[in-house]
Amino acid sequence: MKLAAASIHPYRLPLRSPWLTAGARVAERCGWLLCLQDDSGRRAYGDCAPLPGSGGESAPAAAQALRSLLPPLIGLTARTAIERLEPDGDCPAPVARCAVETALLDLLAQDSGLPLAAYLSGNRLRRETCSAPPPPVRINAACGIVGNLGAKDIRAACNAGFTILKMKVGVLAIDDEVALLQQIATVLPPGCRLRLDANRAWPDAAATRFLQACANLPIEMLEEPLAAPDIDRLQALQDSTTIAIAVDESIRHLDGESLVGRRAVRRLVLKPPRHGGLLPTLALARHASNAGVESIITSSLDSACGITAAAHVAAALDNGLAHGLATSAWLQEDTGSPPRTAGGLLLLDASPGLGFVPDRQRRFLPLDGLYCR
Ligand SMILES: O=C(O)CCC(=O)C1=CC=C[C@@H](O)[C@@H]1C(=O)O
Ligand SMILES: [Mg+2]
Repeated sequence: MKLAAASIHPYRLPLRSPWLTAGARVAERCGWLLCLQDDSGRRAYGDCAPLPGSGGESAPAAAQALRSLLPPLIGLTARTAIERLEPDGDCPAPVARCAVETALLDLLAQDSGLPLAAYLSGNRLRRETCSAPPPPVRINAACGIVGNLGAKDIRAACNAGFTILKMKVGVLAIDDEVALLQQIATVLPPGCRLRLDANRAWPDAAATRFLQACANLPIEMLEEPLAAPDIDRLQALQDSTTIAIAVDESIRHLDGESLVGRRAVRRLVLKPPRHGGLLPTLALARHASNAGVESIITSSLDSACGITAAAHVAAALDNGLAHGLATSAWLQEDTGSPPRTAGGLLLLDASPGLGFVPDRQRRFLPLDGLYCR
């Protein structure tokens, strides 16, 4: 089966309310839905939506990369096309590469009759079990900034089945946020814990002070505490606490080999578009796991297409941790239906490939000049 056509479809999706962090405010997600079609008429999809500050390329650079990546693929098999994509290390446009790789993997998995997670797992899943749905993916609630949360929100998330509640810190003064976290802890049911993300808000001394002040709170992980992280500083902080320290957006500025080799932090937060695709993300997560470092697969506030792709990576990894994939409810509109969630789990179905279907009501028009046949 050869690639017969490629088209990209711009979208603009408003959020229900702005997504706030220590350094950013996101009110809408803009990107392109990529559709590849093979000569049997089979369609496959990928999501391309750069998020400023998240470690990928700018939107114009992503559009330019799609423009140059797609035309040479026409006429190739998906297998040859995926081999021709540049390896992640030399990739100046990881978000665009991720979209193209996702659509090619969607075709390859459809071709083999396997859900994408099973296809990505390779020999780990026996063939006769592959028509089963991928394993459920544990997910954390995406609660927003700590200053906006009341007891009602915490109870609602826990009643919905989430046992890990992720919230943003580093927005207000440290003492105020610690006081809010202490209040939250009083309404948190047993078995539920907090996951915090400071998005590089604090100088080293402030991060240390925050961790000391939170020592008795049920916090399972703190992402990106340091404004100027390097491996020594991260390691010193990790050694000072029982809470798992994680790196997210700073990972591309650090030497990954020594970060993982020295186990400077206990966790990596991996966003497939930043790492150039599903395969490089899975390879990085497996490499880290072999070295004793855990990985959390996380949304970049992606549309349903990107969330579905990241969920297949999390299902293929199957590490039992809660992944950061519960962001779809923040979007007021979407490119299609995101995977079903229930009881703190994300449930992929058994259909072959990615299993993403674009919303029929939304008119996805090909953008002039970015349609090739
Ligand atoms: O991890 C989650 O549960 C939700 C995703 C999330 O927190 C983020 C998505 C995109 C950009 C960031 O603001 C943020 C993060 O830093 O992890
Ligand atoms: Mg983060």
